[in-house]
Amino acid sequence: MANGTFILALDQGTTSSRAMVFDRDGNVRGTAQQEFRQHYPQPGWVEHDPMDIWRTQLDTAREALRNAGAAASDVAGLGITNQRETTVLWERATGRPIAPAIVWQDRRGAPLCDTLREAGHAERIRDITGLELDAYFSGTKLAWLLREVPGARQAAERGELAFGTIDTWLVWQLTGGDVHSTDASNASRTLLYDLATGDWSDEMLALLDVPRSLLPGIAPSSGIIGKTLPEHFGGALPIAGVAGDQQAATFGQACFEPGMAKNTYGTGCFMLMNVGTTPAVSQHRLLSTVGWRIGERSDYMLEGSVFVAGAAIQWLRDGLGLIRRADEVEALATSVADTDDVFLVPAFTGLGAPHWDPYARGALVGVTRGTTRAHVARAALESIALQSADLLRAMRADSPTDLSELRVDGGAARNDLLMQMQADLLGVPVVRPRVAESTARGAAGLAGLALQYWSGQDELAAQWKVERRFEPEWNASQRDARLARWHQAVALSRGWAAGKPG
Ligand SMILES: Nc1ncnc2c1ncn2[C@@H]1O[C@H](COP(=O)(O)OP(=O)(O)O)[C@@H](O)[C@H]1O
Ligand SMILES: O=P(O)(O)OC[C@H](O)CO
Repeated sequence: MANGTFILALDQGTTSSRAMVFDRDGNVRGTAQQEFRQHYPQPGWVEHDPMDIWRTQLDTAREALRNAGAAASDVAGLGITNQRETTVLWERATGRPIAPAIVWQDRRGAPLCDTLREAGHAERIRDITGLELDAYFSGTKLAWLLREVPGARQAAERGELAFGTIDTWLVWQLTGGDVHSTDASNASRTLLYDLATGDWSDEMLALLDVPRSLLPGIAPSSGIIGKTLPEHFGGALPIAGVAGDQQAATFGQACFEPGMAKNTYGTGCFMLMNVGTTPAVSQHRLLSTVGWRIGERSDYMLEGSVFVAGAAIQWLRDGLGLIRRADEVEALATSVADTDDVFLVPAFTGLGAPHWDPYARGALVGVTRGTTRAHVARAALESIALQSADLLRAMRADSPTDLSELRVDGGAARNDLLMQMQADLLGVPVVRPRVAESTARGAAGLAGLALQYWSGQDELAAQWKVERRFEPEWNASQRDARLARWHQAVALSRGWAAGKPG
């Protein structure tokens, strides 16, 4: 059994860096969180300063340890989980980024996607990578950096640069440039990874014109890949687990068997279903992705990504001024019995799965003289559940195993009304766990297994406890009628920015 009383989890998210200290029973013993700046230099562009990411992550890790009253010698090791797809390119010699990080939400890779699509590559790309040809993933962001940053291509050809997603960037910094490594779950989001071979795809590298010398090695998600420099935490800590945040949340929710699924309700919604040890082929435009690799074994997932979920509630607050705090939406939405046939389609940045329509835009339909702010608030909340219901329908159609419940987490999963709406629209119980921090819990779990701090996945599954279960109260015809009406509203939002129906 590992030395040390605690496991440290680093959770590097889109808007904040978080750190959490877990004990052997899976309880949280110390936490810290810091937001950092978002940069929007042009419409459709989203950037982070990689040094902000590193500094806030290091600060929060130290603060969480202090809050737990833990010294480095009390910590068995650490796990990392991260916002996925976000792309960093830096100099190997100095560790200096050569450009801002291009964030997953950034659309600047779209023209390259269009060119590849017009050249007929979309299907082949889906076959190799399991992904849609979309600017969301790292590949076209990296291609953009190599093309647009002066000197980048030449430096890359000389082997002087390193590419990484945020996990790789943090590992590089934590180890003082000693380790250049990613894990299979993060690699599977780059558009450069071959799901069938479990390695970088030469065909994709050629298609996107990316030199192989830029790429990190691909390690299992659970395993010791290096040690932190002693000065970071007052002692060298083994880095023993790495996974993308949505995969880590699925692990933290103990979705270890095929057919088990979780949905995270944050800024967006990310629903992942375990499909077992063979990648699924989606017929409904879901993503096929690595969940985690432990030893030689990879578990694969089907994923549906919705870009605007909790962000619709932020829009009620910041854009419309209907509420002052996100949690006020529940009381306001509960003050009416239904939306009075009003629907909000929050396609503010286009639509993700299963539509993948970058030209869709938000639509508020069914408004009458009787519509109040409460109806709009309720419609916004319901839009989160409706989009998730579309994902689950697609998953059920794609997957041979049906699911018996949906496990939930993320900031908006605290909303009881939303969770009841979700159960009603799915016809499946919605289950909220006691430890809400599934993402950090997953990173800690992956690290703790490698360190033999925990005995196995069974022990982690036994630690997972239900806080509340929401049972469906609607019958199938109520569900179908509501979804049919919603699809009418979605159709109105399609293709809007392109000036034509989608
Ligand atoms: N009670 C609530 N009801 C609905 N949405 C909420 C509630 N509390 C927070 N949210 C939404 O949840 C999101 C924050 O959740 P979080 O998991 O921290 O997101 P992220 O990790 O994407 O930053 C915000 O978009 C916020 O509007
Ligand atoms: O940082 P989050 O929690 O919004 O997650 C972002 C996802 O990893 C993007 O794919």
